[in-house]
Amino acid sequence: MSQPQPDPAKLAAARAAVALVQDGMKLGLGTGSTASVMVRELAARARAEGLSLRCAATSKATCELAESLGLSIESLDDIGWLDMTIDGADEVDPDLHLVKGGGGAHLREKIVAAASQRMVVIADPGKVVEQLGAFPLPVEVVQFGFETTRTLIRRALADLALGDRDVLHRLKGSDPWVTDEGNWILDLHLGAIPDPVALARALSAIPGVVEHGLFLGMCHLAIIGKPDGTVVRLDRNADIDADMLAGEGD
Ligand SMILES: O=C(CO)[C@H](O)[C@H](O)COP(=O)(O)O
Repeated sequence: MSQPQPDPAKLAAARAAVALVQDGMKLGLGTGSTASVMVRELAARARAEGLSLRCAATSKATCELAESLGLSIESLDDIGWLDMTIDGADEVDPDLHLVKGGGGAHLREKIVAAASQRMVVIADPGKVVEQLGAFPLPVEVVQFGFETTRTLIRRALADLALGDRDVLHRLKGSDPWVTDEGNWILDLHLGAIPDPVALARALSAIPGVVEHGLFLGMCHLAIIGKPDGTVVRLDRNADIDADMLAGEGD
């Protein structure tokens, strides 16, 4: 069955990231719609050029897609240290801090990114923000003591003057949304995250929290695709063009 044409901005970002791949590389493959476009582009390039690649996937969905396209997926521990991970993001700020986990894969995504020499993020202009937090922050939590963990998260938010925000259990239909690791997700509707470092520290200190979707200091390069097929590369602390900010560049 033929695939629908990918969004041109996502395609541009994906192609630019795949152009960074070299023969023999060990790669981490992200999750989400932008990462899926990248996996398709990568598979096509690997096939056309006979590239020898070793890949680890950040989700079961990405693993299935990559294998269906002929890419060989191995466990992260079998591959070891990766040269580069290419992944999407829900928000990218000027310091290249990220919110991730809209697709619920941020736990594996963070482990894979941490095992990579470089994390390259690919996104469309709608993901570029001045301040993180408009996108609900995903927090993966264990099922045991779920309400206790939610209460502890609410207390931590109040301590950071982020009280009275919705902390919503992510559902699939009427059932809890279950991650690849068998955990549940709370989405924190914060509106703005003035101090991502303090929030990350507070969330990580809560016992039932497995991992939150703040990726701080992990992304080395963000490639923002534009609808006209061009890309903008953002290094840390680069000035973000006003046109790139969320909502204006779509
Ligand atoms: O973090 C992620 C999944 O956990 C994705 O990278 C993020 O949600 C972006 O997805 P998309 O490219 O579909 O907008």
